[in-house]
Amino acid sequence: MKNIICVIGAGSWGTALSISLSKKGHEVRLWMRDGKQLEQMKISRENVRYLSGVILPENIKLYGDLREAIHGAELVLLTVASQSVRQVIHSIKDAVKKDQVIVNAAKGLENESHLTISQVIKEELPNNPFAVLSGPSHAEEVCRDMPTTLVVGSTKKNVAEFVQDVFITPKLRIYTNPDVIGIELGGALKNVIALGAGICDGLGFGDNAKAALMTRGIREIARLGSVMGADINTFSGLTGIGDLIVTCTSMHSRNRRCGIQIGQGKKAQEAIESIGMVVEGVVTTKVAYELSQQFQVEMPITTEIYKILYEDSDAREAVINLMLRSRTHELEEIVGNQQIEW
Ligand SMILES: NC(=O)c1ccc[n+]([C@@H]2O[C@H](COP(=O)([O-])OP(=O)(O)OC[C@H]3O[C@@H](n4cnc5c(N)ncnc54)[C@H](O)[C@@H]3O)[C@@H](O)[C@H]2O)c1
Ligand SMILES: O=P(O)(O)OC[C@H](O)CO
Repeated sequence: MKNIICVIGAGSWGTALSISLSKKGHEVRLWMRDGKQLEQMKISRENVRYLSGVILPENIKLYGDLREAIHGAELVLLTVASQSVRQVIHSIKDAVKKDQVIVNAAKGLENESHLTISQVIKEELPNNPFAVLSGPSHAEEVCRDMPTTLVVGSTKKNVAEFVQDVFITPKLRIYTNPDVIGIELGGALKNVIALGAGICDGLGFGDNAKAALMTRGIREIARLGSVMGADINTFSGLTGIGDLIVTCTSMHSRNRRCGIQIGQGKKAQEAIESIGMVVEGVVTTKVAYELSQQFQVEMPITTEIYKILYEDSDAREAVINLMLRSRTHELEEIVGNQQIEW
């Protein structure tokens, strides 16, 4: 099956997925807003700023005109930073046909509204088939054909299976899951914990601290997720613990690298700017913190990272605060858990 795919956003992820899709034989139209980047990429066939060292296959066509790029595409893949999704979609909503499948691959939550990206898209394009694509996946590895797994989430089985068919290759294995909100929350909230993992590394802590952070981190993600309607099982899957592991342990992760600099003593803003690519966890921390207040869910790690990023709290003090919380049973705060009998 060969399709016409429009990829919106030529950052690292849009470029890596375009390469994978084009190797499968799809006609890929890669759109970018930056005219200079477009000219440079047309000449060099390389995305020097976001994914250097990888040559784009011939069947990736580069576009600067978004309306032209989406015209006739069967699948429209969103790979811009999550805070830009609404603006980009809004600007072309009159040109999108209602049978075009919209797939979001950004991992974040909208700042002011606290909406997930599927909810944003539902507001802008309520009649289009929709799916989310997420999972443990660094662009730097996907574009080099290193084995990777992803999950496509859609409330409609036929849509999920269509998207699975479009993306699956022997190097990129795609699973399906109907739990859209669980997939989105796992993908967005792991970035908060990855910032924390980086901070731990920057402070010079060891593997014990990171294991604790990841394990307690997925717990608080699941706690918020279950209150927001997610299937708790999703958090032990690829888009939950899987993505948490890859992001907290890899030097490819922008969130972790940003955290390392903060742990080493840089101001948050300076660390964010030095990365030069989107660090989704920063806004997500704020939204997650506000959601935890709204739903009255305890999220101690998120709260401490929020204080570091937005209230200039000291990272070492944050660790002390976490270690000195009032003692508790490991399992008792999971929502829906049976009362523990001793
Ligand atoms: N890089 C990865 O390995 C990876 C993997 C999985 C998911 N993601 C997710 O994909 C999303 C994009 O990440 P990335 O790594 O490609 O980021 P990036 O910083 O490499 O690129 C972001 C892209 O978004 C574009 N963009 C931002 N605002 C825009 C706007 N208003 N209009 C048009 N274009 C705009 C930028 O020009 C750039 O091309 C993020 O949500 C990220 O979490 C990234
Ligand atoms: O580089 P990061 O931290 O945005 O993480 C990239 C992907 O989300 C990992 O799955």
